[in-house]
Amino acid sequence: MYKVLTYDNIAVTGLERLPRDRYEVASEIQHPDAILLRSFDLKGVTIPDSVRCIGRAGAGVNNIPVADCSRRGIPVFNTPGANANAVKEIVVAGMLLAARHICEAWDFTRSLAGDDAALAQAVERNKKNFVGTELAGKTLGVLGLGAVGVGVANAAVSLGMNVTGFDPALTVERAWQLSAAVSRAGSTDDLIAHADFISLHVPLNGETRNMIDAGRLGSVKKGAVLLNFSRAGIVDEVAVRAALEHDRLSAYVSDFPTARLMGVKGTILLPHLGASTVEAEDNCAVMIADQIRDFLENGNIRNSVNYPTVEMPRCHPHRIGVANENIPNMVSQISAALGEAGLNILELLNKSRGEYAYTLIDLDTEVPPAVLDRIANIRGVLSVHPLLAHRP
Ligand SMILES: NC(=O)C1=CN([C@@H]2O[C@H](COP(=O)(O)OP(=O)(O)OC[C@H]3O[C@@H](n4cnc5c(N)ncnc54)[C@H](O)[C@@H]3O)[C@@H](O)[C@H]2O)C=CC1
Ligand SMILES: O=C(O)C(=O)COP(=O)(O)O
Repeated sequence: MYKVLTYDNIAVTGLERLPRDRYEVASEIQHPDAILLRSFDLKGVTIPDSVRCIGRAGAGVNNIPVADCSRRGIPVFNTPGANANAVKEIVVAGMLLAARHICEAWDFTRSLAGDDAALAQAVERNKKNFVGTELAGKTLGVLGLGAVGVGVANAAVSLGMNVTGFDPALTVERAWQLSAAVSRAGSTDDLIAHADFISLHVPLNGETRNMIDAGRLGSVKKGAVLLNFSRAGIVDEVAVRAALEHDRLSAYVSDFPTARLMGVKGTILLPHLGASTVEAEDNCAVMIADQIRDFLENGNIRNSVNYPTVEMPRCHPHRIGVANENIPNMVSQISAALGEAGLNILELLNKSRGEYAYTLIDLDTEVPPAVLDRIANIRGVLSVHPLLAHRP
C-alpha cells in the first residue's frame, strides 16, 4: 500500500485517481510515501524520512521547503496552469470591483431600509457617490506572463484595454498563447510607470519578495490600481499603505489579507479565493494525483519544480529510480553496483536539472535490498527506490 498524507481540501475527483486497493489517503497517517497539499505551510513541519515526493495541487510552492526536498532526493510537483482560468476570472472581477466602486456601493445598498419608493429615492440621490471608470481604453500592465498572466492579459485585450506585459523568462509556449495585441514593456519599472492597472503574476521567491516597493510605487500613475493575486510578500505593504494614504494608488486589490492592511481605505481584500472554483480544484487535484501516482509507481517525473522531467514507458516489471547530485561518475557507479551483483540493465534514462539529476533503470530481475543499500551509499546518491510494476 502507498500512503498519502493530505493537508488542505483536495478535491475528491482527484483523490479518486488513487485506487483504494493500492492507496491509503488520509490527513493523519504514519510513514507517508507522499504528501499532497495546497497552501498549507509545510515549512514549519518535519517531513518524515518515508516521504518520496510532495504534490502541490496548485501553482505556488513558496509554502514548501523545496531546497531541502531537493537535497533529500524528494521531487516536488505542482500543476502548471490547472487553476489559471479561475485566477484570470477573479482578476477581471478585481479590476471591476475597483473601477466601479462596487464594494462601497454594495455596503451602501445594504445599509438602506424602507419601502420601494424610499429605496429608489435613496439610490437615485446617492449613486453619484459611486461613479466609476470603464476598463476599455485604460492600460493594464501584467507583471509575469505565465499561465495566469497570459490569461489576464488576453482577457483584458478582449475588454478593450491596452495591455503591456513584462516577463524576463517568457517561454515560447506562453508567447504563442499571448495575444499579439499585448505590447512588451521594457522593464518592470517601465511597466509600472505607464499603467492604470498593475496586476502581479510572479511567484514569490528571493528575487520577487518586496519587488513592489516604495521606489516603484513612487513612479506609478496617480490613482493607479494595484492587483495582487500572487502572494502578499511580493509587495512591501508599508509602501502600499503609504501609497493608498497619499492617493498615489486608488485601490489595492489583494487575495492576501494581512494585519497591516486590514481596514485601510482603498484596500479590497479577498480570502485567497483565486483558485477556489470547483473547476480549478478538480483540475489541480486530478493532475497532481496522476503525477504523484506515476512517480510512486513508475518513477516518472512530470511537472516537478526541482527535478528534471524523466519519463520512460513501462515495458519491464523491475525498475529502480535514483535521485542524485549532478556530479561526474554517478551513472557509472550505479551501473557498476548493479552489474557486479549480476543484474542486467535493460533500459536506462538519466536527466539532470541544475544541481540534481534523476536516473531510471529497468532490469531483468528484482534488485535485492543489499544492492539498493549499496547504491544508496554511493556519495552523491540522495534517494533510491524500487518501483514494482502493478497489473493495470
Ligand atoms: N490567488 C491564487 O489563488 C493563486 C495564486 N497564484 C500565484 O500566482 C503565481 C503565478 O502563477 P502561474 O501564472 O500559474 O505561474 P507560472 O509559473 O505559469 O508563471 C509565473 C511567471 O512569472 C515569471 N516571472 C518570474 N519572476 C519574474 C520577475 N521577476 N518579473 C517578471 N516575471 C517573472 C516567470 O517567468 C513565469 O512566466 C503563483 O506562483 C502563485 O504565487 C497562482 C494560482 C492561484
Ligand atoms: O495555486 C496557487 O498558487 C494558489 O495560490 C492557490 O492556492 P489554494 O490551492 O487555493 O490554497
